[in-house]
Amino acid sequence: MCSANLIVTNHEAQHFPSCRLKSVGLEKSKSGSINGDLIGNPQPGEGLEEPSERTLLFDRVLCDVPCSGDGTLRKAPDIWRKWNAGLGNGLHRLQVQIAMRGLALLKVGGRMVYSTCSMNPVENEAVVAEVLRRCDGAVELVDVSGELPQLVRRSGLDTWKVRDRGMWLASYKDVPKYRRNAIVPSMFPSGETWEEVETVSDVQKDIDRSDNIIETGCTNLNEKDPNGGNVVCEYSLGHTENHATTNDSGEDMSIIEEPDNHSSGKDLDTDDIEFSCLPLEHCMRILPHDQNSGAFFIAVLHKLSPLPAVSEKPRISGNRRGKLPDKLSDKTNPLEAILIQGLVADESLDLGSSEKETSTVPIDVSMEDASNEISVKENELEDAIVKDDKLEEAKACDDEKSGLENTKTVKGRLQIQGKWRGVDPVVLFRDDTTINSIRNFYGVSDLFPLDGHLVTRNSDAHHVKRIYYISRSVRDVLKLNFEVGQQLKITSVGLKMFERQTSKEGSSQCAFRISSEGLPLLLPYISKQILSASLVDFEHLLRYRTIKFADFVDGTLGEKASKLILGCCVVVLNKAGDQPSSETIAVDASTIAIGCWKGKSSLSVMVSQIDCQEMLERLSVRLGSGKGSLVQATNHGSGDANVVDEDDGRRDTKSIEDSEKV
Ligand SMILES: C[S@@+](CC[C@H](N)C(=O)[O-])C[C@H]1O[C@@H](n2cnc3c(N)ncnc32)[C@H](O)[C@@H]1O
Repeated sequence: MCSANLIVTNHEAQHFPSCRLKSVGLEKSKSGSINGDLIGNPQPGEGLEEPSERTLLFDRVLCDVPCSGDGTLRKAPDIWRKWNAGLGNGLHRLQVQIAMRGLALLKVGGRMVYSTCSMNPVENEAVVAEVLRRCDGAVELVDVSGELPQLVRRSGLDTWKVRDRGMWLASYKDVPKYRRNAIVPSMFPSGETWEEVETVSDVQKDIDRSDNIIETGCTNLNEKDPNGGNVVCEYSLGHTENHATTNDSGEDMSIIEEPDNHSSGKDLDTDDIEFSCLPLEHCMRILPHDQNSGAFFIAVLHKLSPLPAVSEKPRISGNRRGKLPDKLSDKTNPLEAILIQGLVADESLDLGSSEKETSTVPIDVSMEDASNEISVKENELEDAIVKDDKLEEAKACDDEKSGLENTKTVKGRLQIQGKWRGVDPVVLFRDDTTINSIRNFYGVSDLFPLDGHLVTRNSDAHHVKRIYYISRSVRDVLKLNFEVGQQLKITSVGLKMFERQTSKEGSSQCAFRISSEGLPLLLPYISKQILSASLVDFEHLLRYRTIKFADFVDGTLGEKASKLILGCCVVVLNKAGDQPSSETIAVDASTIAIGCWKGKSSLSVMVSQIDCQEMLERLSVRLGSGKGSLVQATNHGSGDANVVDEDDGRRDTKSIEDSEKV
């Protein structure tokens, strides 16, 4: 993307880290380096010392979730063979988790798009509905029917059935007991399950009171009354007519299919067609035959307020949503329980600002502790993996100057830079000597901030090959990430700006050349090592790649080139086309420029041959096809390179001999 304002991470989306930092009574606003726009939570008032929280929150989130992909059938015919109903059912829970995580990380007022390339309502409307239920009014489904009017779309569904093992299931109550791990209530339009008014322990307490116990939402219709009496179950759909009574032998379960029927693949005979009462019509369904496309499902969600703390608790079959259990069910996977508690705690802390305003939202301390626990557990695992090879690195990284380079003690643990296995560390580049040499060599204006804006992916400052430029926002996120113990696993960050370069002709005063990716950003701010070439000379450079100073059509250009310092330089296409180069070089967004190497007697482009050809073609389009001189670059494959790219040893320019062909 060639953007300095981009961080690429690699996480399971449902576990995307919070990067939450609580500092108590330390920070003043001027030291709060996190950009409030990006981080969301407000900084303390000027001059006041008070507790502060910083959390990485987002203005926009796109959850383009893993899905069964039936919407891509046209371009992926394989799916015809591989598809089965279980694919979507198996992804439903993960999709809900990812969407909930996205919403937890979204700022209040922000928008999140949930999308799939499937038409399966279990992966689409059912997920959106479940998210809306869990968010309990904190999130709304946006009506975007007025936007992009040319996009042909259909409304979301409000009713559907769930397919499982050859059966169509209209309601969760139709789900056989043995399938209730796989088929969950949220897959159905109502999202409802059996409503449990009284737990089994409550039932036991009540044993003396009655032989017949009313229980709504019971999880197991075959569950016997421990007292030997009857248990009356009532569905939570408000269908009070749907009563089933069990006795000791489990008889009278008229609505429960016989096992034979389950295996026979017959549809259940039920009139309980469910409808969602949520405004799911605001979802968009893009159908292939409407506008000759793939199929897509898109829902736009708007976060109105912090999520309720209970919104991400695990659904325990039979428990109605919205109730926070005293402790998680024994049946719940312990790790999953911790993870989910962590999510809840994240959102609780997100409430910090609202809490000040309204004083109504409690922060669940125990949940917060659970969140810490997960961090420790996950990191312990990580540490066990990387302990040996990273311990030395940790010792070496004790640089007092940098908030990014330091090892950090977070929650009593040593957090190690670059702890993610297989992922290079992100290190702030603070080698003043090198930075100053770059600034002086290219005449980089003070307006272009280098200090604190350069990072490398190598903790050994003496062997840095590439230097990346990062925006202020990215820097702020990186700082926060280091302060929270590098929770973000960063695979790519910033814009490659400088690359180490040597030449057979001798070393340059500056060891780093400007990379092609970084040139457009830096160009307006450099005043040295820059030349302006006429169209014909620029074209010759692209075509022949190395030109002797004396061979430039514009003699002034050759003369100026010869006076440059040995090393990297930039050649800008003269705005006036074929006019001779002027003293001042005007640069704007439309300026075309290439990085070159000024050798002893020639100028060589430091752009690959493919890129040169691409640029020639673009130039011919931009300048009009009448410019017949813009011809395809020829392949001058022989001869020694006079410039060696240290990064990968690739030859970056053509030989001096090539220039003789000009
Ligand atoms: C629909 S695709 C996204 C396509 C992407 N938006 C694009 O335009 O190329 C879903 C992606 O999610 C990835 N994925 C699967 N499980 C995931 C998880 N738990 N967390 C994050 N990504 C996941 C899949 O590998 C897949 O690449």
